[in-house]
Amino acid sequence: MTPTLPRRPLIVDTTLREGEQFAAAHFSPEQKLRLARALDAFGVEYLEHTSPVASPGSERDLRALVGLGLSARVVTHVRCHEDDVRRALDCGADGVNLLFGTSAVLREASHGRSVEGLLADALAAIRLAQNAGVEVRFSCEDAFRTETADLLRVYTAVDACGVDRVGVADTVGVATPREVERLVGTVRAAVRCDIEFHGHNDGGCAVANAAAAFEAGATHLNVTVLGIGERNGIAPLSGLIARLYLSNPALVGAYDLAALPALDALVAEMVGVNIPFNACITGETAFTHKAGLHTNAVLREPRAYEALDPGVFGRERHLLSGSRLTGRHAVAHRAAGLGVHLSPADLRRLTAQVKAAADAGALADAELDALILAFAGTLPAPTALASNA
Ligand SMILES: CC(=O)SCCNC(=O)CCNC(=O)[C@H](O)C(C)(C)COP(=O)(O)OP(=O)(O)OC[C@H]1O[C@@H](n2cnc3c(N)ncnc32)[C@H](O)[C@@H]1OP(=O)(O)O
Ligand SMILES: O=C(O)CCC(=O)C(=O)O
Ligand SMILES: [Zn+2]
Repeated sequence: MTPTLPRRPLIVDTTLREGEQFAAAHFSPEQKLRLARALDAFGVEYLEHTSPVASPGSERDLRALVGLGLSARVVTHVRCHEDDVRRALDCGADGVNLLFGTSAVLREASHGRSVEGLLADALAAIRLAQNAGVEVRFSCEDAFRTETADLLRVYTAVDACGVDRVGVADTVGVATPREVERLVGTVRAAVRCDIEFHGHNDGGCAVANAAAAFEAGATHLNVTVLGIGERNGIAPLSGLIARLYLSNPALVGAYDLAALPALDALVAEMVGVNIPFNACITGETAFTHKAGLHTNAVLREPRAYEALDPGVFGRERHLLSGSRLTGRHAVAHRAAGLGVHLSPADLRRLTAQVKAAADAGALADAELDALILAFAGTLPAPTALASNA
């Protein structure tokens, strides 16, 4: 019997919308298309682009994106404004991601509508898009600071109107995973349509919240490459992939996981930042082991200190053996790579020398190698410089 595949989330990559709201981002038309192709090749199911009403260039770029004919569905993020929806439809997008701020603070500060007022505009925009036959998502911006009764009123009304999906947005990154689980679970029980989750990282919970949303029934999760977005951004693609993979590799089996480092590097270059050192999977040191206790165990069994296999993600493991935190096993391994095989006593002496030298700062691999070879040169043959073959 074929094993049943687990329910898996669909990824809505919004680097070309939320990501463009990152302070340092400004994608040229060529960059947008290059990035879209790379994300499509990676396997994301949706690409969200900025509203075509944002600027003439935004409209031009959306049309070009639609024209690529990618496997990913191209959706555009539009206000509940009939003119905005018409323009999105005219550009040929596969869907519209409609939104309205529903919290008291956004109703007051962003658009000045009551719940009844925003719902009337939302339903008009939804029907307009539905009549054109495109996919329709309606999202409550700032859902976590919205009265639950107001939220349910809006969600049930748009669900009854037949939207494909409702969005639950943690717009200012205030939610905890438990709160996400509770709210998405409540929405799951109230609507028949799919549920999308969009979570900001102000409180450092963006990836955990996206995972919690999925566990509570969300079907679509928003990410951007590197997590770029307004303020400090949203859930990063690599972070979400790491989290889902750890829960069950089959959840992300549809994606070209080994392409993640190149994707992150591409966006980092486009927006002029480095990949954060602590980025899941793609951070420079994500698979580097340093402390002696760690390197000793990793040399025997990488899983001892690795939750993720770097090879799955196009990365390599690296052992930092030249720091003062190193241990005999790491030094012996490095020495063996140079063809130097040492007695236990000599290994202790060499390790002590490495630690003493590294007290002034970790030795680079080349410096460590030089020290090992110099040490070996002091030893009587045949211990030193045995054949490396
Ligand atoms: C949390 C998020 O990230 S939401 C997505 C944010 N994305 C963007 O803002 C896209 C880029 N934005 C833009 O290019 C511009 O803001 C535009 C073209 C959309 C609108 O520009 P302007 O007409 O000059 O208005 P401005 O941005 O100053 O103010 C927002 C307007 O949208 C209205 N508005 C806010 N939210 C919504 C909504 N969900 N649906 C309909 N109208 C809305 C406001 O009421 C206000 O209009 P008003 O002055 O007539 O009351
Ligand atoms: O449309 C959405 O669901 C999200 C909009 C947004 O960027 C946000 O609320 O932070
Ligand atoms: Zn956002």
